[in-house]
Amino acid sequence: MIEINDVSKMFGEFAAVDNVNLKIQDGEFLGLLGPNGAGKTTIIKMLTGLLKPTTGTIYVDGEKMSRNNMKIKKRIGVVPQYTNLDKELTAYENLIFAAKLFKIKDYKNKIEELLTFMELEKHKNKKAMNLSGGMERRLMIAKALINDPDIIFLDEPTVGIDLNGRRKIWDILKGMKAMGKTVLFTTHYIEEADYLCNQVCLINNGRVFKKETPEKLKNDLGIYTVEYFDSEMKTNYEYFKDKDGAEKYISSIEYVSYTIRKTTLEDVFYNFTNRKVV
Ligand SMILES: Nc1ncnc2c1ncn2[C@@H]1O[C@H](COP(=O)(O)OP(=O)(O)OP(=O)(O)O)[C@@H](O)[C@H]1O
Repeated sequence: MIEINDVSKMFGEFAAVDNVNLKIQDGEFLGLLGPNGAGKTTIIKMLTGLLKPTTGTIYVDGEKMSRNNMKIKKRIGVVPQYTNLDKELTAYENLIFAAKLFKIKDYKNKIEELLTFMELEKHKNKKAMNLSGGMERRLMIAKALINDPDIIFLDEPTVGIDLNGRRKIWDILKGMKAMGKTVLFTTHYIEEADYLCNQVCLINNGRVFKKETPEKLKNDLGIYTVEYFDSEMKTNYEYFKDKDGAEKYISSIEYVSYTIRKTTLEDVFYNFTNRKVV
């Protein structure tokens, strides 16, 4: 289990992460969802020992996380937001380099297995600089998995990738979930968090203000949303437990236009923060 206890990160006077408390169970598949600047990357950097919390402590199975805690670091795989590949080396060579760093003996089999999992076999002899954005990201994921970690952190694994490429990454993430790994990833794609995660953390202004299953977050707010545009040129949102309630409501008010639709995580986020994720 990962425990984040009263963790804050200050940059000067500014709290990028503000007194976060979180427990992440083994095998959990957790999405950190929040707009740009919410503090997601800073949380990941502290979880992976790259940044030291200003206050508070992070424990992994009771061990305190720190920059030098190799025992924990060997158990985690990290896919950072920006490339960590050697652009001059081929995909295969990048993985050999990573395997040697971890002193993996039977690395050839491991690399073949990862290349198959990432659908990169046909591209293994291409230099990293010649891979598409999606392939590059999949190679970064392969690199993070080289030492078979049981905890994986991914910072915006699908940002800037086209839909087809994102779908491939979703399958890889689902594969990790099926293997029972603990996966924590950041995203500002709402539908991605909704589709993939069994738990979602909503983050705004450095604060985690909810951690729940996507279903419970939406049910608690009301499964149907009435979105209507009023005569003052303003869009309003009201939430209801059933469609009947939504229809009764719309027949009782004045509007210019309206729609009744299923509530999304974006609605949940907006309801709490008055701010959109994207
Ligand atoms: N080294 C730093 N020095 C000063 N401010 C920083 C530093 N790193 C991050 N910040 C600030 O902390 C806040 C949180 O940044 P962070 O990168 O964690 O957000 P994020 O949710 O990951 O956003 P994005 O989706 O844009 O990556 C931002 O306001 C950012 O400008």
